[in-house]
Amino acid sequence: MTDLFGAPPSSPTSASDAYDASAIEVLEGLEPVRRRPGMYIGGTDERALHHLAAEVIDNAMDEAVAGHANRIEITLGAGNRLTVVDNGRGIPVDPHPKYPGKSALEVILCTLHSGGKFEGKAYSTSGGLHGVGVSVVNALSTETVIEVARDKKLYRQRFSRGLPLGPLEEVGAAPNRRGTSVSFAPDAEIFGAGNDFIPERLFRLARSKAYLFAGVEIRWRCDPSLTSDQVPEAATFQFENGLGDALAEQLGERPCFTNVPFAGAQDFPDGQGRAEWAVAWPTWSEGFTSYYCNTIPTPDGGTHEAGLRAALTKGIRAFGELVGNKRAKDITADDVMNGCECYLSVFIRNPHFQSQTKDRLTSLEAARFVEGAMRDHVDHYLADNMDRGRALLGAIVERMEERLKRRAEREVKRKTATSARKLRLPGKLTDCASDAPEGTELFIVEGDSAGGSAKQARNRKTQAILPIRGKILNVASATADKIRANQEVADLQLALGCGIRDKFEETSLRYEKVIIMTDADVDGAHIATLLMTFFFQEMPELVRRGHLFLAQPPLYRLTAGAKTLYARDDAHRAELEAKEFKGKKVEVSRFKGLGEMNPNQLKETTMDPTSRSLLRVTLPSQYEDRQPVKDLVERLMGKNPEHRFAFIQSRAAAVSEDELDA
Ligand SMILES: Nc1ncnc2c1ncn2[C@@H]1O[C@H](COP(=O)(O)OP(=O)(O)OP(=O)(O)O)[C@@H](O)[C@H]1O
Repeated sequence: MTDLFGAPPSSPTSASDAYDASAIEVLEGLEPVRRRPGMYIGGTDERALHHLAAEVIDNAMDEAVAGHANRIEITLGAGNRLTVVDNGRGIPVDPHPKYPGKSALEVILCTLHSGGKFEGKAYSTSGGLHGVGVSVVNALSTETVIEVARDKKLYRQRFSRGLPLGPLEEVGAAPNRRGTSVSFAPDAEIFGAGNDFIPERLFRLARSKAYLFAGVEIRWRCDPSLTSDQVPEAATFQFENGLGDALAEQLGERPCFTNVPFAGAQDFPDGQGRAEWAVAWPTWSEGFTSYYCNTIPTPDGGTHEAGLRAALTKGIRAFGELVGNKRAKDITADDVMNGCECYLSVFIRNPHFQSQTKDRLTSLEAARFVEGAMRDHVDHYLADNMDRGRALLGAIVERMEERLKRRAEREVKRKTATSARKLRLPGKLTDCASDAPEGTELFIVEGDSAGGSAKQARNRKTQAILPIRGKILNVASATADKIRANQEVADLQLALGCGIRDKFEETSLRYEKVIIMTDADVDGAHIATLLMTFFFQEMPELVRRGHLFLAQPPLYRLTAGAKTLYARDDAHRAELEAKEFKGKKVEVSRFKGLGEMNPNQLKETTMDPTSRSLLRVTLPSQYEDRQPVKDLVERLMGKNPEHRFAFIQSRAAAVSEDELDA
């Protein structure tokens, strides 16, 4: 009888290959957070680090929104330590009925999924819902100190990397105080040395919380060594008009199509929550939207955003009908929202988000609630003052007409694309045959020899090749004149067809994907960096809308017998040798460059969409998050070499000798 499962492909060669119960791990307590932080805070980068701050501040805000606190103090101290103090009820300190010998505080800090926000009894519309936030902060900090003032007593407990350093202690009297203080120092083992809190970012976060809830005063304190032009040592925020104040500050002196912004607030029926909004249409704007749910920023929008878009669009169309404007019925939500600047904040029970980082709201009812709450207000806003309504309608109809005109032009262009293209394209470009941009790709390759291989390896219908010579200009440290005069930069712009900076038009982009394909070595990485700097500075929208990619060519070919595999780098090579070839003798060849690969290899490993892998280059989508990226590009690529030198010095310890040799 044959064995149903077949013979094993090869027998285990060492004890470490044994796959039995001993190979199955169960992570206890907060260990999973330390082993896989990405699952809880979306990574270990700068953004993830700041997420820790948000978790703790959000807990204090939840106390305020629930009506138990009206003051929050946020202190950024030396040594990368953040302390958040509120005057709320204080984290409960009594013994937890389910965990004998442990206080509720210790359970909250050391157990995932413990909290008071599941049932909606202690909090109604809270930002917290999973009961993991502060325990994750605790797990990922070298030291966490919690102080609670409750029932006229002060309690304290210290933790390190998720474990208590001692029991909860009563440390004194607190006759005139109540609330919670959470002080923590993120663990550099997890987040990397030098990945410190950015004072500007926390300062902006602190201020935004005050806008979001008029009933709270936020106090900011900062160690003198961390202050700057934008970050004072101390500040206090309280905004009576909430989002209206945020919008007014953002608009500054800029004129708008209507002199009074559209701001308001409305409760949802049956105590289901509430929406607050502030919207304006400046005569010049890049557009700005900021959406929140239970004071948590949701940079990717979601259902509350859909409700606002629907209310505004339907309201404006209805006003158009009222004043007899026949064009108004064709207005789309994008016509209304492009160029508008808006804040929307909703408070709802039991919100659903896409993930623990809460970037997008997915609660279906939010769309209906928000649209219902705003719709009457939109109608009144437009009809109470007909001049105002007409001014806004006029501006939106104009935008709509521009959109329709562009679409008509594009249709004409596409019909004549082949003839028109030939005239305007750079000589070095080997274009693809497809007329429409959908599904097409431009490979930017380094040097003519790689260009030659790529031309043979490509799919002629959808893949175009633009070889560039050597290192392109570093646009971050060049003058505008020098950029204009540079041939490689000019060729790139011509091939893409979409214009630069504020002339950028996504609809004119001639390819769906723009793929940087350079050698898998230091020079290749340098060229890729220069190109990414170019896109970041001259066409940030191309990056933000997800069109820019990095190809992943292999560095090694590994062969044993009939089996051939490709490795990206040394670590990948070691992994393949151990796992796939299991100690067999492997013949290794190192590709010196893409030009060395034969076209079939290049196709299979790097260009063919069915077998390759690509990395998408991304940029933060939210307004507040752009500055750190700009700062980093400036530091690494900008005019001032001292910044680069300081950066290299600060990271020198992280570089291995192998890398220095390369
Ligand atoms: N500043 C505070 N004041 C009072 N109670 C607090 C405070 N911070 C935390 N808590 C209590 O600790 C619980 C756990 O907090 P944690 O941050 O772990 O999760 P959460 O806020 O419930 O949910 P999420 O994981 O979605 O943030 C909260 O539900 C609340 O009961």
